[in-house]
Amino acid sequence: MEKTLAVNAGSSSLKWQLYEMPEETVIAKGIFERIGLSGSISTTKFNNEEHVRKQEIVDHRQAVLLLMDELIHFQLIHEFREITGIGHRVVAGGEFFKDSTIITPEVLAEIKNLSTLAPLHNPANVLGIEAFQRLLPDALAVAVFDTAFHSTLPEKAYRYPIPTKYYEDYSIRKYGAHGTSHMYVAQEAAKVLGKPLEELKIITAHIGNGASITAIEGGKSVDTSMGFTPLAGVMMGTRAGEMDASVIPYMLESDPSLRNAQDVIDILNKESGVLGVSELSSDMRDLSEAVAKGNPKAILAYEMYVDRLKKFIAQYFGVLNGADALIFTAGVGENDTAVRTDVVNGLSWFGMEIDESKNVRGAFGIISKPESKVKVLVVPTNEELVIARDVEAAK
Ligand SMILES: Nc1ncnc2c1ncn2[C@@H]1O[C@H](COP(=O)(O)OP(=O)(O)O)[C@@H](O)[C@H]1O
Ligand SMILES: CC(=O)OP(=O)(O)O
Ligand SMILES: [Mg+2]
Repeated sequence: MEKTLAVNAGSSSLKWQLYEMPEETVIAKGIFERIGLSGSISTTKFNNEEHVRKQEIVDHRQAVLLLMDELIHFQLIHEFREITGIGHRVVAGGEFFKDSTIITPEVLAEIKNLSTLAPLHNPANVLGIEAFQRLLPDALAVAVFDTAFHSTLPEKAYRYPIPTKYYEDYSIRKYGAHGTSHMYVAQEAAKVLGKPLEELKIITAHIGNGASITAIEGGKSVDTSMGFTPLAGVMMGTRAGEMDASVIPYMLESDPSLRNAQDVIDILNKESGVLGVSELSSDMRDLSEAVAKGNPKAILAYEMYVDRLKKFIAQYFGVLNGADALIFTAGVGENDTAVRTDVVNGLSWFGMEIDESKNVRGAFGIISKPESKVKVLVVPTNEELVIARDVEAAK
């Protein structure tokens, strides 16, 4: 029996799913959260059982060791070599990787090189890849890039209006992210809508801790809100999203605690967004609780969050000159019914309205009113399945 492990190493988490391939049967799945922070926690699910363990996890390498221990302990595998394929999510592939690729020493070196394009993600992806190379040296290892799906962006969308040499000599351009997710939910939505993806114009809203909006025409990404790095676009859990670039040198000049540009970028990546404005939490569950209690900073953070989502979605109605469907996915998109209502009903002019009887947690499929010109859908994402399929395709 061929087993494939799909690994999604985030900045502070590691999500995984173990599959029997090519059947695509999920044997087990889990997540390590708060890696390198206090209160690390691991959750493993199989056969309708859920095992939660609290233990300190200092880095991704330790998470990988614990994961392999768990697979043996729960008898999900009997020896490591049962895992013949392993797929790794890698956020930034730059202009170098336009498709998934087998990981060779050269590929790994290039992924390390591309860390400036995803400073919160690529270093964690590399730690995951290296840890598994030590434990599963004979398994086929494949890198699946967030940026690959966006390699179809037209130049007018991916170029920044800055002097050409910065693109030609330094590769400064929009790369986007969350591509496997945008692609997967668009494909699934086409099935629900009963139309070929090639005939549809779709706006996908992947809103999790990181968040991005994509305009998809005929199954191809034509614009997306993340940029050179995953800092751009909408407001996120801890990331600022779009703002005037002049703020960066001005912050540096005015706040003596900031030493260099990297310090400023760290603030924009890790201490901004919902966390920065609410001064409370980056997590929408905490934010909603505080909003319900009338906390003014939380209310402002929520209003800004919805406002930025609306603006980017509206932009993409413009890019596509109208759309057939808007899709919500990822942690917030799949679970937060209030965000969905406020975004969609705040864009009712575009021809869509929420059907509140369908807008429930765990919803799947169409949640707009039947008369809505633009269909609104919730489609749970499954980046791990796309990763496992790409490992299978590389065999
Ligand atoms: N029930 C829920 N209601 C509202 N938001 C939720 C819920 N569950 C998860 N979230 C949000 O989803 C986020 C995580 O989304 P996820 O897609 O897993 O992100 P990432 O892959 O970036 O870690 C959390 O930070 C939280 O804001
Ligand atoms: C690219 C990115 O932002 O990923 P995540 O949402 O997993 O942090
Ligand atoms: Mg994610």
